[in-house]
Formats: sequence, C-alpha cells, structure tokens
Amino acid sequence: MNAVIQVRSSDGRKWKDVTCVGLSPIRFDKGPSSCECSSGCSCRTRLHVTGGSSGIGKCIAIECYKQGAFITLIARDENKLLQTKKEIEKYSVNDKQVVLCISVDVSKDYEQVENVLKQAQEKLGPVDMLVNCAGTSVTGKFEDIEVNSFERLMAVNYLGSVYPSRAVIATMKERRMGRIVFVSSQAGQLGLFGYTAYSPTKFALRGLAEALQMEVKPYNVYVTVAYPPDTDTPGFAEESKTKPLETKLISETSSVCQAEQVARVIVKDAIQGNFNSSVGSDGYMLSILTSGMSPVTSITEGLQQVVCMGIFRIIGLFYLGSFDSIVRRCMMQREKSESADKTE
Ligand SMILES: NC(=O)C1=CN([C@@H]2O[C@H](COP(=O)(O)OP(=O)(O)OC[C@H]3O[C@@H](n4cnc5c(N)ncnc54)[C@H](OP(=O)(O)O)[C@@H]3O)[C@@H](O)[C@H]2O)C=CC1
Ligand SMILES: CCCCCCCCCCCCCCCC(=O)[C@@H](N)CO
Repeated sequence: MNAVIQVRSSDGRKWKDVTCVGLSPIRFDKGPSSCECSSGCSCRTRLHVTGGSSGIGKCIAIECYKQGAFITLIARDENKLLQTKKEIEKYSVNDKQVVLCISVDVSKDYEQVENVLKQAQEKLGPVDMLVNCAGTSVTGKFEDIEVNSFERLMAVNYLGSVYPSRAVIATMKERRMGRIVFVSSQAGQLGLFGYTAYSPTKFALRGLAEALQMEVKPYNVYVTVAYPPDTDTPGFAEESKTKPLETKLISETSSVCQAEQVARVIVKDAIQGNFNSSVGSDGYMLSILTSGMSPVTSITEGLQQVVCMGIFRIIGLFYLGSFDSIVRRCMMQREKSESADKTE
C-alpha cells in the first residue's frame, strides 16, 4: 500500500509530495521537518554504504543524498572517505543532512564492525538501508591466482557483506522496517573465464540473500541483490590492468555501464523492495534465466520468468558457444606463438 504523504519545511510551507512506501517505510525526505505519515516516524532515511568512498558505492550515496537521506560511508582509506564526503555534500537538499565517515575494514573483525556501526547509529539513529558495496576483484587463470587471493576475495566480498548485515539486522527486525542490499555482479550469475576467485564470492551473496530474505520478510525487511555489468569505476580500471585476454574479449559482449546509472537502478529497486536488481538487456535476460528459486516481488515478474525462460536459454546457449570459441581461439593463438618462439 503506497500512501502519498506531504512533507513540510519548518516554516510550515508545503515542500513536496513524496511517496511514503506504506508497509515498507523507506522513503526520502526532501524537507527539513518530519513527515506526517500515520506511523509518526521521523522519516529521514539513514543509509549506510560500505565501499561508499568510490565507484558504485559512492554513486549510490550521492543518489540517496540527493533525495534527502542521511549517509554513513564505510571504507578503509580515511582520505578517500573525507574527499568523498566533501563531494557528496555538494548535493545536499536541506541544511540538516549529514555525511558520516567510518574507516574500518569490513572483512577483518566482526566485533569491530558491529562497534563502529553501533556508534554511527548512536549519532544518526537506526539505519534504514544498508548497502553492502565494498568489494574487490582479482582475475587470472585458476592456476595463476595466488591461493591467498581466493581467501581474501571471499573475506572482503562475502564476509564483508555478512558482518555489517549481521550487525544491523536485529534492529531492523525490531523496528519492522529496513532494506539490505548486496552488490553481487553479472559474474555472480554465470561463471566466466578468469573469474575463478571472484565469481564464487558473488554467487555466495545470492545464497545469503535468499536465505535471509525468507527469514526477515515477515518483519517487513527487504533484501535486494544487484547484479551489475562491467561498470566504469576505479575498481574496474584496476581490474582491467591484469585481465586475461579471454576475459576481456568475453566481457566485450556487453558494454561498460556508467556508475551513476547502475546506482540509480540499485537505489530504485532497493526502495521498492525488489529482490532482484539488474541493468540493461543482458542483465534482464540473465536475471530471468537464473531466477531459480529466488523470491518474486510481483506477479508480472513471475510471469515474465515463466514465459521467457526457454527462449532466453536458447539465446544463452549461443552466448556460451561464442565464449567457448573465444577461449579456444586464444589457446590456439598462444600455442602457435609459443611454438614459433621455440623454433626461433
Ligand atoms: N565495477 C564493476 O565493473 C563492477 C563492480 N561490482 C561490484 O560492485 C562493488 C563496487 O565496485 P567498484 O565501485 O568497481 O569498486 P571500487 O574499487 O571503485 O570501490 C570499492 C570500495 O570498497 C571499499 N573497500 C574495499 N575493500 C574494503 C574493505 N576490506 N573494507 C572496507 N571497505 C572496502 C573501497 O575503499 P577502501 O579501499 O578505502 O577500503 C572502495 O570504497 C564491488 O563489490 C564489485 O565487486 C559488480 C559488478 C561490476
Ligand atoms: C542470455 C543472456 C546471456 C547474457 C550474457 C552476458 C555476458 C556477460 C559478460 C560480462 C560479464 C562480466 C561481469 C563482471 C563484472 C564485474 O563484476 C567486474 N568488472 C568487477 O570489477
């Protein structure tokens, strides 16, 4: 049930109609005063974004700040955090808005993560939406990737999403409201050459999200898993430096997205409480194709899956065929140049 509520500025002047999302009261308050919805809440969405100092996470923070949210940025590098805070503050829509920075490694120590999130909530009030966006990637052939990279990626990308979520979930259930977003990847929907260390960490988020969603739905807490395609960010630039040729060629199948666009889609889906969030036509097909036993948010979504699954599988098989031939071609090319080297 969506109710439109009115937000007024402190001088009583009507500010703007905003949509109060009824049973799932995540909304953005553009005005400086509290909202007038029947639940009597103070209606200022508090957003925590891990990985909020760069790339997609930063753009999610900006997108929400522009809509009146209070933001807590969580990442390790303090300078980057402070710089991003300044950048975000340019987009303020009222003079009460706050951007808080927390420097912590989300993957190291659960107690520490719990403590800093507690401190943030003491300052700003309980969190309404947690976006788990901290993450990193390592690409390469399976045998070339350091063993400790497998451990590190699992720690950052998976446990780094478990810890903050585990730290806020009890309060969300008590308040009977909240959103948890996991930023997976298209590489969390299908396994591709070069992603043997990265993909499993992103697949893991899907399992976590499905199980958690079933637990918290009766408490009006909604979980979203986002599956972005390649996106133009500092992290992506870093990854591209050491990407195998095969991975590059396969990835070129779909174009690189802008972080702002990806962030807009994720924020919209999270506010609506959609379990699945994808960008672009490849993203749409992949999400239908891999819908498995994940929850649906509307009948239309379920119907689309039923109707399109078969045809998308056929399209998918063609994609897989072309990926296999890229890999084979690269192998032959490499063998050719190796044997040429030997005969020289
Ligand atoms: N860009 C892309 O092509 C895609 C990215 N994704 C996913 O989206 C997310 C964001 O990616 P992107 O914007 O490219 O990444 P960036 O590398 O640009 O930003 C990563 C952010 O995470 C923070 N971070 C990294 N490790 C930790 C840690 N251990 N503890 C706390 N914070 C940490 C970084 O800050 P600091 O280093 O200071 O800690 C930074 O703020 C990742 O999970 C990524 O896997 C998914 C699909 C595509
Ligand atoms: C029937 C539909 C078939 C669709 C095929 C889609 C092809 C996908 C190609 C590339 C995906 C790679 C994404 C990884 C992004 C990522 O997570 C890293 N860049 C992180 O830095």
